[in-house]
Parts: sequence; structure tokens; C-alpha cells
Amino acid sequence: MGDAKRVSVGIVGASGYGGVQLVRLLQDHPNVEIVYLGGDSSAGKPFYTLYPHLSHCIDLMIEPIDIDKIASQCQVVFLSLPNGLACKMAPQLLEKGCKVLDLSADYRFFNLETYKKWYGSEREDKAIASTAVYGLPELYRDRISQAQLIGCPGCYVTASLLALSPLLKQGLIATDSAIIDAKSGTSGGGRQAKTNLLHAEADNAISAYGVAGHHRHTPEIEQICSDLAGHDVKVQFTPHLIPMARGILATVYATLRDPGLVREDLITIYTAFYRNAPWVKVLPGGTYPQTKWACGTNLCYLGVEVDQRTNRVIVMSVIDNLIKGQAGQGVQCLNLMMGWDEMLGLPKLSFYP
Ligand SMILES: NC(=O)C1=CN([C@@H]2O[C@H](COP(=O)(O)OP(=O)(O)OC[C@H]3O[C@@H](n4cnc5c(N)ncnc54)[C@H](OP(=O)(O)O)[C@@H]3O)[C@@H](O)[C@H]2O)C=CC1
Ligand SMILES: CC(=O)N[C@@H](CCC(=O)OP(=O)(O)O)C(=O)O
Repeated sequence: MGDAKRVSVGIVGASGYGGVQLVRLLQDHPNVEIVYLGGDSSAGKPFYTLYPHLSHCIDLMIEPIDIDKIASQCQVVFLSLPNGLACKMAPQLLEKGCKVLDLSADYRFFNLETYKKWYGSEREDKAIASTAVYGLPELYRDRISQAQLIGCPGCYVTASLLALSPLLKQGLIATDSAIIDAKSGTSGGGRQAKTNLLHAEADNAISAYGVAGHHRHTPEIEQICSDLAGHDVKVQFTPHLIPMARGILATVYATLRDPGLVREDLITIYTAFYRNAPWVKVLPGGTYPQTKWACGTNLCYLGVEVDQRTNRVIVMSVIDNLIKGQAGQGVQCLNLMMGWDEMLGLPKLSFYP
């Protein structure tokens, strides 16, 4: 089991981008020991052969998935897998006493009919799924701290929701007026080969996809927006792939109900909303964030503006898609589940420029 003073952690999907970020973050975490790495096609290889730059700090093998073995070794298991796999593994791990943090979409939906519509599969773990907590600490901190199973939101959704939440929670914007224009680096598509992520396709190019409500993140964003607002909310979400490796910028536009609100009012509201959220930084008036500020950190920077000609609020939200948008979010949730400081083991200084 390793060092008894540390919590033993396993990472399933260690060879992927989420996996390697988890290894990086958890190797530096003072209360954690990584004891197990699991994978599929990479099983049987030493982890350092996939990521030689980490050979000086981790010498574990990637193992084939064996739930009994994982549960016998690990108190906590991160699942960083394609959609549709965690829901097969998590119930068994929970039954054997592990805490589980899933980075895929399997445990993000309050209504499994919505999951089925967008992800295509009927679920056999309905009772377990109903115990999952949506892993966005800025909104569901108390529930996360009591949970055994977390469905962590991903990159686009995290950037979008952190921009929108104060507006929805306080009823400041006209119904269904929110437009999210989001841009992601190519690492958002994972490490597995995909044609649209090839350098020759993605370099020197920018394009939208999943337009007009056709991206699977639209229902996920709407689910949480509706929860915050207390009624059904629709959003216009347009993702774009841009030629950089990591980072997300989501620029959100919405019509203010009160035409008298100015930028400083909104900044005061945002600052108050996030006063206990150490990973969200609301910027001073006239300052707009860039992705590099968040790169390598678990931070979200929010720039807030009002256009009084159009009566729209404009919120710019940046995160590192692989940290606050994925592995860092998971570690932040782990900290809460274990009763540790929410900031423990997580990077707060970017490697700017
Ligand atoms: N990339 C991003 O910015 C974000 C991704 N996510 C989500 O996180 C999850 C992981 O993403 P990411 O790390 O980018 O993906 P990658 O494609 O980089 O990695 C996928 C991992 O899953 C493993 N895997 C695939 N099939 C199986 C299987 N049958 N059994 C065991 N392991 C398997 C792979 O192992 P092997 O190599 O051994 O085959 C690999 O380690 C996804 O659900 C994704 O949607 C969430 C937020 C942001
Ligand atoms: C650039 C790119 O391909 N991005 C992915 C989002 C990856 C991700 O984070 O998905 P989850 O949040 O659902 O895990 C996409 O658009 O599907």
C-alpha cells in the first residue's frame, strides 16, 4: 500500500494527457502517493517510456485494468478514460471502498436520459450515478466534500460556467440570452491520433465545430445553468479549435436585465461571488485575460466588461484545459473530499510567457 501517512492513489488512463497531468500534479502533492497506473494499449510498458521527461520521478509500470488489484492497492482512483468506460469501472471500485474521481462525461449528468441522447449508451449503474456529485468546486464545494464519486467537468464547460455563474445565480441576464464563443488548444482532443488534430490540419487554421447546439457540451452547460437559475436555460455555445497546444478562452455575451448596471457593478458582483474561491481571479476593470496567464496552473482568470450601447455584459474566461479544465479540477475535488486545503499540491504560477 506504500507510505501509510499518504493516501494511495491510482490513475486509470495514465498514458493519456489527463493521465500525465495527474502524474505531474500528484507527484508533487504532499498527502498523496501514486501506487498504480493503468491503461489499455500501453499496458505492460514502463510509464517513463511514454513520457521520458518524467523518468527521474516515477518508475511505475502501466498495468492492465484489474479492478480487484486496483481496489486492493488504492484508496482513491482517478479515471481518465474515453466516455463510456468509467460507468463500467466506478461501481465496482466504490463497492470495494475506493473514492472515485472521473474526468469523463459519465457522471456529469443529473438526468441519464440526457447522457443517453448525447453519448449513446443505456446505463446499468443508475443508482450509483445518482450519488455522483458534479465536480465544480466553485459551485458545489459542500457536496463534493461529502462525496465518494465525482464527475468532474471538462475544459469548455468549466471555462463557460465560471464566466456565467454569477449572472445566472443572481438573475442578472435576460432568459436564454447567453452566447458562449469558446476556443480550445488541440490538447483538448486528447493524445490519441485524430485527423483534425494533425499539425497539417490544425496549424495556421481556425474553425468552429458543433455549431447550433450540436456539441455535447451544450446540454452539460445548460444543465448547470438551469440548476443555478432555478428554471430551464438555453445557451448558444460555439467551440473553435485553434492552433496552440493548450489553453481555453471562453468569451461569454449576455443581455443585462438592468440597463443601469455598469462594469464596476459587475466586477463587484463577481468579486463577491468568488470571494471564497481561491482558484478564480476576477480582474480589475479594463483588464482582459490571455490563455498564457493560466497555462500550467489551476487558475481561472475572468475579465468583466459592459457595453452600454448594446446593454450586454461580456465576460472573458481563461483556463488551462488540462489543469483547471481536467486534472487540476480532479485534484481540487480530491482535496475537498479528503478535508484538505483546496489549494494543496496545485500550481498557482504560470510558466508565462
Ligand atoms: N484533453 C482535455 O483537455 C480534456 C479531456 N477530458 C476528458 O478526460 C478523459 C481523458 O482525456 P485525455 O486524457 O485527453 O484522453 P487521451 O486520449 O489522451 O487518453 C485516453 C486514455 O484512456 C485509456 N484507455 C482507452 N481505452 C481504454 C480501455 N478500454 N481501458 C483502459 N484504458 C483505456 C488510454 O490508454 P492506452 O493509451 O493505454 O490505450 C489513455 O490512457 C476523456 O473522457 C476526455 O473527454 C476532460 C477535460 C479536458
Ligand atoms: C479540442 C477538442 O477536441 N475538444 C474536445 C473537448 C474535450 C473535453 O474536454 O471534453 P470533456 O470536457 O467532455 O471531457 C471536444 O470538443 O470534444
